[in-house]
Amino acid sequence: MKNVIEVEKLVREFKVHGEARGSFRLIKKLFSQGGERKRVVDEVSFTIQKGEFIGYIGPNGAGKSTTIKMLSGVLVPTSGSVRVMGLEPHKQRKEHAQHIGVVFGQRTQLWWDLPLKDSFYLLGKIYNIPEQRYKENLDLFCDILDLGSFLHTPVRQLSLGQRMRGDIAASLIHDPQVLFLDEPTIGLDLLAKERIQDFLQTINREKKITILLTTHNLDDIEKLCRRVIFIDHGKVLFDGSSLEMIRAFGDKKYVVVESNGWSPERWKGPVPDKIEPNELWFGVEDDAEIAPMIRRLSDLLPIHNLTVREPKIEDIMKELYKRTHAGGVQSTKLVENVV
Ligand SMILES: Nc1ncnc2c1ncn2[C@@H]1O[C@H](COP(=O)(O)OP(=O)(O)OP(=O)(O)O)[C@@H](O)[C@H]1O
Repeated sequence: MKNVIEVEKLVREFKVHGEARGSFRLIKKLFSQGGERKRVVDEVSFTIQKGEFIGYIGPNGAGKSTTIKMLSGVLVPTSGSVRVMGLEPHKQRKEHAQHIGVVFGQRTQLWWDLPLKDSFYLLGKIYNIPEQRYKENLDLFCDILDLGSFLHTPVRQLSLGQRMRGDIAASLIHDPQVLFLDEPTIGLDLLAKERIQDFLQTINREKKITILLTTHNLDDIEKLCRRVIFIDHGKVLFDGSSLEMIRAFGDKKYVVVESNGWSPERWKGPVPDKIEPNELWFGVEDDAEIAPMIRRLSDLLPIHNLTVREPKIEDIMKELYKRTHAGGVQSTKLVENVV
């Protein structure tokens, strides 16, 4: 199969300025030649084949968005190489833009004051899409993403879920072969999230669009991505099957309690797996252990709030990494150069 994306020892550094002091400090900062260089993407390498749906995951500040910005041509790499459909994104921007769609969950590419339909129309003109193809795509997206009821509403009046559906449709109006999605489900309720997940699954399967998705939602990964690439501190720590990643952690869930009556010195109950500000996380291996754990904790602690949660992606990765190094996971393709 053909590689659609090829990334080789990709590096991006940013200049970080120290705190300038005294008057005119903003101007001093602007013209200062000094400053340390901070490497936020550190020799990242991977290849992605046509039709793959990849989860690009990692903790906050890991370098995910910066990688996507280099893949989409918004940022120039410090060193290394990146090719998408054989093109160098930052050098062949115009041609590259015809092949890719990009959605940054926190921002919109739609015209804020115009009705959604007018944004689609303008994008159709910008990309020079033949009328028939434009109409077919719009009909298809309206149908699967159910845009009909707010197509004539100004973008500023849309809910987050409606705006995100609009943004995803806009990113695909010119039939790109590669789609970069940076947290498209952030802040969405369950129903809106599911609708977007279903849509992405459909276009990946039926149009064979290659998709690279960053997310903090384990649910997105489980439902959509066969393969995950995990980065932390700018380095790839894991590149392999998402199922394997999730299995490696088992079906562990957490009973999470909020309590201010807990002190480690006096505690006689089960050992928390994780202690966060105001939260204690107690892992259970099996759903049947949840109720007894809740009973035990409520006998021992004044509880303000209690939830049952799935592990965060970061927790899964930490566990996987620990087990791999203890020899527990055999077949994971863990990138060995980083500890
Ligand atoms: N223009 C910039 N100048 C300086 N530092 C930057 C710049 N853009 C990003 N960074 C830093 O690079 C690091 C990686 O940022 P990036 O946005 O790529 O992380 P991320 O993995 O997408 O995080 P999140 O999950 O929180 O969105 C962060 O420490 C961030 O502060």
